[in-house]
Amino acid sequence: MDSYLKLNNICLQDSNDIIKGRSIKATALLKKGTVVITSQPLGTVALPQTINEYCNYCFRKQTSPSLQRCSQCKKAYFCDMSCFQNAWLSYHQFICAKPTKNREAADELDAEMLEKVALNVSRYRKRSNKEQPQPKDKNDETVNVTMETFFTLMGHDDSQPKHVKEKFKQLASEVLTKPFIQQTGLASEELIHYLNIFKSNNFAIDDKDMFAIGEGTYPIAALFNHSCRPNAVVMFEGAYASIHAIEDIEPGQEVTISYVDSAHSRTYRQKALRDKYFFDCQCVRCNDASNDKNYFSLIDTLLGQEENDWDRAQELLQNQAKSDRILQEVEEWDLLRMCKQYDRKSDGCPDPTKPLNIVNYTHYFIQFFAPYLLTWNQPELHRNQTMASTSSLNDFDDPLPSLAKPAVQSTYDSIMKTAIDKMLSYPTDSTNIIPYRLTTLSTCTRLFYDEMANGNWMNSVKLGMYVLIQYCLIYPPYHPMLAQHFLMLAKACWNSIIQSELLQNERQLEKVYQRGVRRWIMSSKETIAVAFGKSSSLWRETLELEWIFLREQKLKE
Ligand SMILES: C[S@@+](CC[C@H](N)C(=O)[O-])C[C@H]1O[C@@H](n2cnc3c(N)ncnc32)[C@H](O)[C@@H]1O
Repeated sequence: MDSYLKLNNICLQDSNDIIKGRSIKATALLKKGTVVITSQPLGTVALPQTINEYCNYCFRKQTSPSLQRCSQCKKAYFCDMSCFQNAWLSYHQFICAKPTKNREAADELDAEMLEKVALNVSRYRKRSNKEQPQPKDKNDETVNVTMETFFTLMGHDDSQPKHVKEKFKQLASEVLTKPFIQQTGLASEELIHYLNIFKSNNFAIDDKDMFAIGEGTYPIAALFNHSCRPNAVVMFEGAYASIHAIEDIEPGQEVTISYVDSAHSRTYRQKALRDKYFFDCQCVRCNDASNDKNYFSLIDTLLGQEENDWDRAQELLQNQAKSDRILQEVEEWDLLRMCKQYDRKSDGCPDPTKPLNIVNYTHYFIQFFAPYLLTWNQPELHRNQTMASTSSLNDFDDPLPSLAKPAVQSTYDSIMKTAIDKMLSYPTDSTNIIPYRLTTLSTCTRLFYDEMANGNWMNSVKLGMYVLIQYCLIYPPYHPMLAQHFLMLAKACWNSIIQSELLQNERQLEKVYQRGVRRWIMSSKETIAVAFGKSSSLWRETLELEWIFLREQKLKE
């Protein structure tokens, strides 16, 4: 394992903390966008809700021709004969059966994962007396590397609550009734230990839209520790995982990923991390601001702690009255007038004596965040839009940060700090909807998707701009959630142009949307290249959108 990590410019260091265990550190500069390491699955299971949309073996989405269902179990779907045969040889011949009656869905997944991993452990042990080849290059994760890494993972076996211990014991004994598991020679204690490992090491497998479609045991990816402000992310291409750096990571610096969505309150995140991973998070966002420079901890001051459980946010989502109030605000939102008021060259600033509403909040703070946040270290991208290229969008049509109003500092830290201080300087009024709270974000995110689904593109652009500010606060600048949101905003703006043409709206408004498409395509290119990589389908989708947009613009000239 050490030699494989070394080939990837990282190493494993003991933290001398029994709970924390080991940490992955960079041994060379890992520039943002670098694939730090790839990780092979030792076992994967498909989620029941998407079982007929993604291949059970390679986890790719098949649209045409549709997936083929296993005629025996009628439960698993495969791309084609090749995926079916691979799955059959690897695991499906053993587990091709109906689900066990009276078992909860989560337990069913744990049992299936346990059976697959047990099969792989047994195969590995049978041949491990033969010489194991050493990794030859950075992508050569040998079976030896995967298996030996798996055996070192932490299970926190003794810390599990009693009901979990009992459940795992029961699951292991049920799995042990199957002859093919008995043949592995694995004892009940070992199977229970694997179940414990799954709990604090497994990953949700996401599709390209970041929706969970499965779960997987990825021993190499499981070596990375958590931070609520991570410098790397886990990305999936089918069933394969890879860790992408989303910031430049200096030699000696720890490489971290986030185990929970950063768009949860601090209380929620800390509880989830304690319950599932048994540690108290001490990251920059969770530590109280002991010095002025740590603005990260202020993010949670803005988001609010009242939502200590996501379920409460869900409840608020159901709150129709709040939803209706926001939608009314969105309907009355005059995008053109607000764009003029908050033009980058005039110093639009909401009245400092009044609480912020969603509209003012969005127009004022979008100037801080987009696109400066992404390009603060690339001033060349801020040239004026005088020589538009016909093959790609090259420039943001914004003044240099130093010329912009409000004055946007040219470092990422000062942009963030200035914006957060400014947000906190406005008075709050309990009768008003506080724009920066998580509850408002939850409602607006849902409305954003609803308005897109209903084809109300102009409303979705406004809501999407608001959501963008919240994402800029919550996620690091090259996070996949931001990357994907930029692309959605570009599409929403484009559809608004078409809609405004149909409605024969003002030409000026069309220009606002055109500028939006340009800006969001550029921002999505910047972020998708880093977060998803240039071989991803999302990158191809963005290039295609850019190409069509430029062609349409030319035709209109
Ligand atoms: C997926 S493993 C990460 C690798 C682990 N450090 C190891 O040595 O195998 C998850 C476990 O690592 C530890 N861990 C991860 N991130 C941590 C953090 N930020 N602070 C303390 N412990 C952490 C916890 O024990 C957690 O259950």
